[in-house]
Amino acid sequence: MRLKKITLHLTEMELVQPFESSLERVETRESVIVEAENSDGTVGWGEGVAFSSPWYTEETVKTSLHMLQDFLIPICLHREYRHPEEVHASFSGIKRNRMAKAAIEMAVWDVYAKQLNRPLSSVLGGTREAVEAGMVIGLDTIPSMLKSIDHALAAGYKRLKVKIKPGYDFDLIHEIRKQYPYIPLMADANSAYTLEDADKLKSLDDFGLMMIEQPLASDDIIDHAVLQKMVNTPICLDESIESAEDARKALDLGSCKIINIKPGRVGGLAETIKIHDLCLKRNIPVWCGGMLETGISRAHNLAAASLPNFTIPGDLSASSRYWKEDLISPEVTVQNGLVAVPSGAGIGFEVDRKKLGKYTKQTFHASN
Ligand SMILES: O=C(O)CCC(=O)c1ccccc1C(=O)O
Ligand SMILES: [Mg+2]
Repeated sequence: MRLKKITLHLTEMELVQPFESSLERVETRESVIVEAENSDGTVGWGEGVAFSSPWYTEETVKTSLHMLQDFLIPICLHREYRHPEEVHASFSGIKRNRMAKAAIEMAVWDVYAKQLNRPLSSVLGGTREAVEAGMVIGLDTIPSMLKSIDHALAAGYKRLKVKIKPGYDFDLIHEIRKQYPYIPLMADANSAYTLEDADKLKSLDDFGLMMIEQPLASDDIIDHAVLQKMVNTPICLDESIESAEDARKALDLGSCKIINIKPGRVGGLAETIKIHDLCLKRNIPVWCGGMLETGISRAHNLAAASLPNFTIPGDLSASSRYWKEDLISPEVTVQNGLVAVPSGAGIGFEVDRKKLGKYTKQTFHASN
């Protein structure tokens, strides 16, 4: 592969309803959509999942654009890649900025799979034809959150995740469990607690949660190891795991029993496979997280989630969960609690150029 032209589309889309976590309330979502055209005319798509401000990780939409325009795209445009696994390695001179790196790496995977005329899922080593859908319920009043859970269950979702934060934890889960004693349920704290809250987190053990996601600091694996020894509920790490090396260290320390892999967070699909393979070897289940993304990143997540060790339903919901209209055609839908893994070449969805144009605020071109 030799990329001859890369276009960045900066989009802005309003969520169908605001989404609140312990850290931030998101109402509109800016995204960096990467369109990579290969010398043979094949076009691949990727998406940068950094947010407009650095509340989840340090990257932002603007830092992603800067990294892509000034560092990453010039590297890609002057290279011949035999395989997409070479892309992440070609960025080795550039520290971190994994969301920016993933955006372009994923576009190269899409080009590669399209050249082979194979679905991206099978190129990655995926074995599933459909993946189980999970819904995330943002922070709101307890009655509103219960109502959202009703709707999600009626729509067939197989697993529910609720956001929690200090003061919005025990009572919330208690109320949910009163109505739904057995639904597969988990809680995501987005790093809102410290070890001083260990008793509070321990009190959640009674509710039979599948896991508690990222209870402690976003860059921590030490305190999480201490906490995991104190609580029975499995800890799942999200923010703390940015690479296969991070995962290895966390597993060696006993910081978690489950890992949430977001291809966008870990630098792309090659690193996703590495973390997946490591966890498979260590008997650690993984699942695919979401980033309030458009269908382009969702399509990549879907391909990743078709790998064998993605055994827990992820944050994979229908396009309509967050968007009035998505950028891809067809949109992602949930049927009987499942999302079908597409069988077309590459990401298996068409990018709808009319919709992409409608939501694009700015476009940047680079070519050699
Ligand atoms: O449904 C989704 O797309 C994921 C929702 C979610 O939990 C989330 C959304 C934005 C940023 C971080 C997270 C998270 O998993 O922590
Ligand atoms: Mg999370």
